[in-house]
Amino acid sequence: MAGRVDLDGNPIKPITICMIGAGGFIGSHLCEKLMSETPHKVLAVDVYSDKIKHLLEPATLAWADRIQFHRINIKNDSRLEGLIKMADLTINLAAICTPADYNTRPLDTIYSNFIDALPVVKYCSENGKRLIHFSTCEVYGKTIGAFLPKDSPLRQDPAYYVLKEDASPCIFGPIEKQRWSYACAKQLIERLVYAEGAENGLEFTIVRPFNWIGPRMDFIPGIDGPSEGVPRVLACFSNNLLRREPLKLVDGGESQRTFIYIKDAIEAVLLMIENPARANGHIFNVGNPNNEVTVRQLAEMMTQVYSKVSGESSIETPTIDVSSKEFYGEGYDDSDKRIPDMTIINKQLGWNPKTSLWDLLESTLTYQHRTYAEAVKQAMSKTTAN
Ligand SMILES: NC(=O)c1ccc[n+]([C@@H]2O[C@H](COP(=O)([O-])OP(=O)(O)OC[C@H]3O[C@@H](n4cnc5c(N)ncnc54)[C@H](O)[C@@H]3O)[C@@H](O)[C@H]2O)c1
Ligand SMILES: O=c1ccn([C@@H]2O[C@H](COP(=O)(O)OP(=O)(O)O[C@H]3OC[C@](O)(CO)[C@H]3O)[C@@H](O)[C@H]2O)c(=O)[nH]1
Repeated sequence: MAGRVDLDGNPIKPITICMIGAGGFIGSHLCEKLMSETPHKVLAVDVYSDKIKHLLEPATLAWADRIQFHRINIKNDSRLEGLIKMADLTINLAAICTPADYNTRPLDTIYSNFIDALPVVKYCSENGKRLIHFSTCEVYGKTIGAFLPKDSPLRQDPAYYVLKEDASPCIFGPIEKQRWSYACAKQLIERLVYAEGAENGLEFTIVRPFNWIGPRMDFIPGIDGPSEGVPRVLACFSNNLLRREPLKLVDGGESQRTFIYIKDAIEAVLLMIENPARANGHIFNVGNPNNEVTVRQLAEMMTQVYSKVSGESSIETPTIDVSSKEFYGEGYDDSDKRIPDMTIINKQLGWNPKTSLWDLLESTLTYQHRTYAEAVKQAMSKTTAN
């Protein structure tokens, strides 16, 4: 750890980071990275700590004096401002961010992504503290190309679908499509953070993650989460594979996504943390434009990879189609395609993603199989016995 320098060759001084939402998927990987590779301290704020338990116990761990867990719900806890004041930098990851909630719990979604983030921005601004705020690629909504006729040659032109931080519009569906409650709340908090920077000098960085995936993402329904819960696609498909049931393709699985390995994305966040002069005032897409697939292709690839890592043959009917209304309920809508433009992050931080989709699925599904296969088998045999 000694002799670490930033991108401009300056020595990196140890800092204290107030990380809100540290117990979630991204937070757990960021805490791991900060503990194992840097001298920084983390004040980890969350309502849950299961995903960072291995970093908090036992007290003999090498970094024990550099991480503290604070079980705090930021909706209603006066300790938050004190923690932000104690830190040099605040990273806000806290959010409801599973699509199944956006149309079924729109009020909770809007409160979580906008109202609950307001005090965090205010405390950082008033106390002269730097903020890295986690937004989403969903703020782009649908692509311009989605509105062109299906056979238009313009659909092949990147100008109509590549998403650029400083140029692309944010295109959401009508209000009755409550899917967009999340994207809209995230967009408004981005605008507020940006305005605090412009009017009050807040030092900020906004991160727009493009489908980061890997171990510890969400939950497996009925095992470490509610039986009726609907997590994001990686966990939905993992659950189907573990149970040897068909993977459900919503509305034909035609939507396209670019998936990035969590460990590649965390490298980008560390560069932002340690290079404030290059990161402040910027909005960064963080994704892997080379890993684009349709959801159907993702399902096919996950089926092949799972077969390889588990040693189990795939089932006869590996996928089934399901309507979005049946799967998510009324008010669901979807982003058609998400390819991040990488110009800004490349220029400012010299960062590029490395891991192919096949490789990231291989390591992630190895983890899923090792972590859950036995528990799923036991849960299924109990259900059959009853
Ligand atoms: N994972 C991705 O690909 C992705 C994509 C786009 C945006 N994001 C954004 O990144 C951030 C982190 O996402 P994630 O995938 O790690 O999600 P996650 O759900 O795993 O983590 C969020 C964490 O915030 C905590 N939290 C929520 N409300 C809280 C509150 N009121 N008080 C204290 N803690 C609270 C949750 O308990 C959870 O541990 C979110 O803001 C999300 O919108 C993630
Ligand atoms: O069983 C399933 C589950 C999902 N789908 C479809 O897969 C696409 C991706 O779904 P998911 O990863 O759950 O979420 P989104 O990419 O739509 O949205 C996320 O993007 C970033 C973030 O902000 C936070 O992670 C969140 O909003 C989608 O088309 C589903 O319909 C499926 O076919 N089968």
